[in-house]
Amino acid sequence: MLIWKCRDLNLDLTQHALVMGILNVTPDSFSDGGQFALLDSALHQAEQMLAEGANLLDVGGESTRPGAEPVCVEEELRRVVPVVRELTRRTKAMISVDTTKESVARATLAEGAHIINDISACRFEPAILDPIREYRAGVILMHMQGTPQTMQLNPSYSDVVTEVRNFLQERIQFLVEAGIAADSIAIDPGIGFGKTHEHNMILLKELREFQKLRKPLCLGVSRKGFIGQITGKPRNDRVAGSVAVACDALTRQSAQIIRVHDVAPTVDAVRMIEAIRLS
Ligand SMILES: Cn1cnc2c(O)nc(N)nc21
Repeated sequence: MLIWKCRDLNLDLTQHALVMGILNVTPDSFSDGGQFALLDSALHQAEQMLAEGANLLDVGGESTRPGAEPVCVEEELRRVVPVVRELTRRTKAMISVDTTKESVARATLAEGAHIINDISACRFEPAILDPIREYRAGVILMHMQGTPQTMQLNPSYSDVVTEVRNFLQERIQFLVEAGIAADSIAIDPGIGFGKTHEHNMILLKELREFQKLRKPLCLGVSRKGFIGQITGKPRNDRVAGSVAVACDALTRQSAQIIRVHDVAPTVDAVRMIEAIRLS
């Protein structure tokens, strides 16, 4: 059994994956060209992804693409809190918030968010654990070597799979010792976050290794650079490549949360794979 507890939700991920729709409310988000910075366009995009079958949405106010400029907490709050508030008011959507800041986590959980997706695995602001604990929120711990500003300068590992897995194991232990419920924690290898092309490919090939941690695994590969390197396609033409990687991970039952821009094709792929598996 693989249960993920996120506030009042008990999600059984033993046989079913979740499709997480990406909702960037950032002017420089690498794939949306920042058109979702406005509240109404963000809500329109959210409703579109929910209509396409997204199980949850990941709302982010600070771009995490390589070299992105950091965003101050006031600006990040201005961007994400109104979106979470309106989504909670208008929909029954399960909401994840992509942030590393304690005050953004607290404010969005207070508005009804269910999950904190922290690309720093709660290292940048350890106080983020307080609202996560208080609201019994779900939390996604992602591996990143360095910061979005430095991570792609010279990624290096002696054994990338072992080091990423050990890092995630250590972070799980740290959170449990800090009073976070073990079954509210999900993990993520952080594809593209301080990894060369080879590191990304090895992590994907050996993804089953992370099952040893017995936690839901989130995988975010949608439209990322390594897909372009292999297919030769530009960012806005990487749906097939992204879905193929998702299918590979799902078929090996190595990922339970798939974080994507293109919800409809991913939902179809998940449904087909699970229909075959459960037939
Ligand atoms: C915010 N963000 C961008 N890429 C991501 C990934 O691969 N995983 C997670 N958890 N968050 C991501």
